Amino acid sequence: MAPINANDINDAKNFVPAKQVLPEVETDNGNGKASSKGYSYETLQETANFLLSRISEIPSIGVICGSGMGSLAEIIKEAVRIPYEDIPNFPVSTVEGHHGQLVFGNIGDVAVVAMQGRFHYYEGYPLWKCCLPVRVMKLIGVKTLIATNAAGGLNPTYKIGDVMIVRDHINMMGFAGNNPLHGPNDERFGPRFPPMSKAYNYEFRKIAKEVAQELNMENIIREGVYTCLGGPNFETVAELNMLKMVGVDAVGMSTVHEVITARHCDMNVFALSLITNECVTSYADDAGEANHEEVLDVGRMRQDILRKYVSVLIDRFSKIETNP
Ligand SMILES: O=P(O)(O)O[C@@H]1C[C@H](O)[C@@H](CO)O1
Ligand code: HPA
Repeated sequence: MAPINANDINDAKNFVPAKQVLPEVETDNGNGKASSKGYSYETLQETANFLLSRISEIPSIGVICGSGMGSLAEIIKEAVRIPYEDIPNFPVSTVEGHHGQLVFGNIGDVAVVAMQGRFHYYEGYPLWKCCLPVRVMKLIGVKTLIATNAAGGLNPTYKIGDVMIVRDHINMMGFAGNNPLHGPNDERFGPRFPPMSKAYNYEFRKIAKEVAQELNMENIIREGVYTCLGGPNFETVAELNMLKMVGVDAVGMSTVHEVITARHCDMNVFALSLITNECVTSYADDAGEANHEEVLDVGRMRQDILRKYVSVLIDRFSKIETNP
């Protein structure tokens, strides 16, 4: 290495750093329709208008199907299926177990729309884009969001195949500043500082517990706290033990940002986690390892009961007037 001389030191002293420019984050549309922080209200209205032109009844309830839970959308009657790639401004699904289409139609007497396939941060989508369908649902008239997900059970009393009603969440990604509402706020969607203390509708949770009893599901129904991590790797033992200490019952890679987006635009929210695996909290040699195949298998194993449960919930939720 060349020795440092006095001129180098003077050069260093005289060095004027270039004006610091913050990176334009999340610009990925290439067609001038997105700001650096998301699509404009007008652009999403365009998407909503496209969908409204394809359907005959406005859905009041929107369902997001979790990993391995896409068959929930198969109970929809008179279904109109619209692949994501046909929808202006929509992302596409890239994860196994997520079909990639919107399904409009009826469950019982209730007009619904289901996302058969959701978008995850680890697929490379910024959080605002993962949640774009929630805003589109709002713009087409959806009042209630039911988000479902597959999750690892961290609460030691949970078993594989249990169904957890989400009472609350911990926004771990938000602690690091990653939030779907990051960036300029458009008041037409909602306020700059939305409250989250009543994120998961109390009436819906009460009904969900009653319905679980009616359907003899009380031995598999739980209620607890969900957290979302960015993924795509499953968690380390130390990470899981930390989450356990702060009160997390189930761990996943979705839902939290969708719920924040839905509450921001004043939708009522209900969420369910299907416990697809036990989180590994010990270093024992015989402790298993999480894997996506198991997640999908448990989704299939529970598909009948979940279809029944969700269809009764949709019927009951549609019959009540509720505010969060
Ligand atoms: O879409 P969800 O949250 O149900 O999917 C979970 C989290 C990961 O995407 C995947 C891991 O198996 O399942
Ligand atoms: N961790 C994170 N996400 C998950 C898990 C898990 O154990 N199971 C299903 N989705």
